[in-house]
Amino acid sequence: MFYTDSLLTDLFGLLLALTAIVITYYKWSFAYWKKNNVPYLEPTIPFGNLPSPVKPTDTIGVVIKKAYEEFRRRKVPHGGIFGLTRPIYLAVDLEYVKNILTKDFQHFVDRGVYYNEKVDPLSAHLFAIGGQKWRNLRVKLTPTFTSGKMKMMFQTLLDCEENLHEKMETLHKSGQAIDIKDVLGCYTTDIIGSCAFGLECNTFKEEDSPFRKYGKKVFTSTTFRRLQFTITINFPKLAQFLNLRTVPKDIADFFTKVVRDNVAYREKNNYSRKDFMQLLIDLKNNKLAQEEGYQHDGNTLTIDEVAAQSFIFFLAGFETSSTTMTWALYELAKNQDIQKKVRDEINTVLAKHDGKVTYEAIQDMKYMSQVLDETLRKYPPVPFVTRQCIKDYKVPDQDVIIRKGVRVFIPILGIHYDEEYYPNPEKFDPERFSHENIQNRHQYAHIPFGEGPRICIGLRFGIMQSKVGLTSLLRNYNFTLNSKTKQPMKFSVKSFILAADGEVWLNAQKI
Ligand code: HEM
Repeated sequence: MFYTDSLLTDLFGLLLALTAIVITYYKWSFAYWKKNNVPYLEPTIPFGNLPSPVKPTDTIGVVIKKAYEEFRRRKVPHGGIFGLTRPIYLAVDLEYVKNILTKDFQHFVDRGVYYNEKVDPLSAHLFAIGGQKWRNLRVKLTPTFTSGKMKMMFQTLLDCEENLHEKMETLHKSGQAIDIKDVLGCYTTDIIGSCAFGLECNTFKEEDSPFRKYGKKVFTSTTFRRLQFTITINFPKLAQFLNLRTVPKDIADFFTKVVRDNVAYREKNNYSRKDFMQLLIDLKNNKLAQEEGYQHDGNTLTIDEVAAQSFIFFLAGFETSSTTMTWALYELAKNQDIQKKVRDEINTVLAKHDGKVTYEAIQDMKYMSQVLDETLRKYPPVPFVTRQCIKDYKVPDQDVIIRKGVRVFIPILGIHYDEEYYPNPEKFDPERFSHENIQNRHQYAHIPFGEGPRICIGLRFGIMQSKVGLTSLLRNYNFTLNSKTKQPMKFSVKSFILAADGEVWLNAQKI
């Protein structure tokens, strides 16, 4: 049916009407924070306050940091922003951060990450799921990460360290600059491949090892994946309806097969190994609960759940730690005095432990812990964490209710660069993490692993593998910055985590 004599005019009219509807909807949505008495940043159509998924100019972590800084400038304890049309609450005051992550956690149990168990079972892992389901799984998985279990896996870690050592020898002999990000990516892939999947990945020797290939792919954000992410995060119901996946099919098929084959092999041959995979198999067969003597819901893990947890351990476990070590070495290369101090500590501690890298020796390296804390302050691999409000929450001392369904962002990167907590924040200074300085600061001013009941479950493992890697490298080599490294270093807009843009090239001089 035509309204005028011309189809073109009709189409134009229709387009105009649709545009008017969309703009009205945006305007109505953008009034949300004003109506709810929360100071907010002026959003723009179409992406609100978040970067465009098509051509981002900044990483989302930096955009959230800038929003935090603007609210701090306005001296307000919290603020509102928008992702497309959806309101996002930003906690600014550290007491508010503490309330959301810990004290009033029962209102914010979910992370609001999309997953679709039906089409994509691998996506239903600990990081994504929420509610009671998350609580049950967290209780089951917590014993997997105790210091006793870390100690048990230490030898597996040392075995992988040998490959790192060999690779460094070869690279050093070639006399060329070292792409340290790549070397450490292989090192942590080997470790987590071994601990989470029970396999020797050999990424140093096999350049196109599937673990390295898929590991890299999963963290590379293409325009398509950013668009898909925008849809899943903003329209989860539509994403469910469209059966959208979050894990690309080739990656999912590979990891699922690896787990199924591995579990079948171990069960058939009654073979057991000291790794995460074994702990998950024991959970599946209800053995771990009996041994640990703890209570859970009585349900064991299914094989799909075992696969999903192995997958998240792999994802969360390798890139975060390799990036942390890369940034640490980048800073140490620029700050030779600090590098020397870490090396002196390594030598002193190892001398006390018969020259051996043991679990206890690693725990004794206190200054290295400070270096890692300062690295994670300046470069938190996860620059902000999210929560989703699951029941209406009244913000203390404010006439503000955070409604059920609203997403909450905790701006880690912004907090870590706040001059009030860290004067001269660009300066790399491990002394900020001396015992005394930590005592004088708000506990939530340093949260690279998140906080509260949903804090990173792999924290101990991440620190342990980073310390072993740094020990191996720094006791044998002195690192300086190679001129091929871009300066000043920028954050990559193509990575899902806070990584360096381009390679970090270092010169390694044998000690
Ligand atoms: C330097 C290393 C690491 C950093 C900086 C890091 C950071 C984080 C952060 C910020 C979160 C979100 C916490 C929150 O929302 O409050 C998280 C969650 C998580 N991390 Fe890590 N992580 C690291 C290493 C690891 C390792 C090695 C593993 C496993 C082997 C791991 C497994 C997980 C899992 C499963 C979650 C979800 C926990 C839950 O929702 O219950 N992470 N991590």
